[in-house]
Amino acid sequence: MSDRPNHGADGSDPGDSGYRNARGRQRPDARRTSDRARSAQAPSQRRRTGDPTRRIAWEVLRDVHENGAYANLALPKALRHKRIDGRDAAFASELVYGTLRMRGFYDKVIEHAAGRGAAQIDPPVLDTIRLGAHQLLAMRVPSHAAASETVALAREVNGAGAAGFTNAVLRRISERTREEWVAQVTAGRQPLDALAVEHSHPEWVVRALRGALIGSGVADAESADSELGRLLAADNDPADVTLVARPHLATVEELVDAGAVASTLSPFAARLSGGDPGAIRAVRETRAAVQDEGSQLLAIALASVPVDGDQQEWLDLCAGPGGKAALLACLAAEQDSVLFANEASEHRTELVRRTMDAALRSGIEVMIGTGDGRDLGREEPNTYDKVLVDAPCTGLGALRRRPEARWRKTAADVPPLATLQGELLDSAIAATRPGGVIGYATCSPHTAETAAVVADALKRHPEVVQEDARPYFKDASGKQIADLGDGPAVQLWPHLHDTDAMFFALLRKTDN
Ligand SMILES: C[S@@+](CC[C@H](N)C(=O)[O-])C[C@H]1O[C@@H](n2cnc3c(N)ncnc32)[C@H](O)[C@@H]1O
Repeated sequence: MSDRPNHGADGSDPGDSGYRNARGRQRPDARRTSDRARSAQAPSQRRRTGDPTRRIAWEVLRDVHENGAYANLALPKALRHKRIDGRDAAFASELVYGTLRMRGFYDKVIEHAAGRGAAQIDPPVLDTIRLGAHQLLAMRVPSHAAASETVALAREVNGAGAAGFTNAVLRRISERTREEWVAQVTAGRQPLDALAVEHSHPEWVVRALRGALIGSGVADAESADSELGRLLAADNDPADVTLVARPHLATVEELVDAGAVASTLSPFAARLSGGDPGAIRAVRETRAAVQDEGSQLLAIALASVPVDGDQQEWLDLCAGPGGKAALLACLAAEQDSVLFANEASEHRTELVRRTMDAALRSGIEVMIGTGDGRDLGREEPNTYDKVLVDAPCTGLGALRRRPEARWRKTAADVPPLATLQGELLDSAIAATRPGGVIGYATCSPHTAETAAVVADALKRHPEVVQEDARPYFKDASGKQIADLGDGPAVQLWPHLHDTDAMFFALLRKTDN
């Protein structure tokens, strides 16, 4: 007998309906209609107390919205604390991550259904209704279960009055399909605003992404909106967990034996479609790690750029928490070279040390230090053969992995970051010896953080030339990766490469 909480409404076995991942948005309409009818006819069968899994999801949403918690840290902690795993944990993850991603769209639906602005709804109640909206519009939870379980949750966490309001709003939401709601809440909007609402992104982000698609050369003015639609949809598609087998410390085969599938993109990558990466021995021992393939590809690219001279010194200027530094250190060792991993924050330097544990134990030479990267060029001029500037950025390229991130950044964050990025790049150029190369990277495709930072640096530094980075981006079979843009920089995209939208520019310092 299972002691799992029942995610259905009426004590029946929820079967597939309560648990399956939300990607099945095309739930048959006939079933929805009968669910609705049952819900309307049998209110007395509703649960009086909330299901513990939904309650955890609600508590995590509150933590994210009230305290600025990160869902990908808060949820696993809450699940561990309540000893929830397996299908229940998957259900809670879908609820939390899906609701956070689609919050912008759901708020428009809720405003319509409630007849008042989302800002006028008490935030704890709004979070409850958002969870209900996600179950109704994106998960394969029967409508009656979605509504009555959410109302039971509202009764428990928000009180009886709020439960009545929640019931009324969810009932109205359940009267339309997702597609009908999209048509309703986008009607009369300008095209970009409509895309922003439908795909639940802030409008400034949608504009920035459109500019980046055109700027990188993968779209023109005519194709931009359809390309943008695909990109925004990819941001809402939960990404597989990608692992890196750090060269000489682990192998892809070892990860495959542990249940992952070898990737065709990065030669060191394997993908996990479910389960806890921390359960894999190589990951626990830091011989392997969770790392997006875009990050892997750019570290591999920088390592493979030819630079004259043996026993080189490489620098990772902004290394914390150390994912790219660990890969670079292993690849540097192959070339009889050493890496210095620098990081501004003490705490993140400690994370770099932990990330490097297996590399250091295996005898790979790495130096790790704490300092402001902007000072390093002055302190160690003309020193390094290769320098990576993986600059602090808005992270707009990793929205699919950070469900709440899109709601946290604002357009006002961009200019100060661009200034810092330029200063770090200046310092990296100063720290590079003539003949050496600099890789400038961001996990944002925003052109103010990417091409504009590089263009400004090229104006300030006549001693630097930009080289075509594309030839260094090869897949696991050694073939040139497609759709890298017009060059000379590389822009990766979730909807084209199934990576985060990483940017990489390659600069070489000349003797001038
Ligand atoms: C995008 S993250 C780097 C990610 C890292 N390369 C990895 O792959 O794990 C940017 C890092 O730059 C650090 N940082 C911010 N300002 C810095 C500065 N002035 N000098 C050096 N590092 C800085 C941040 O603390 C953060 O750890």
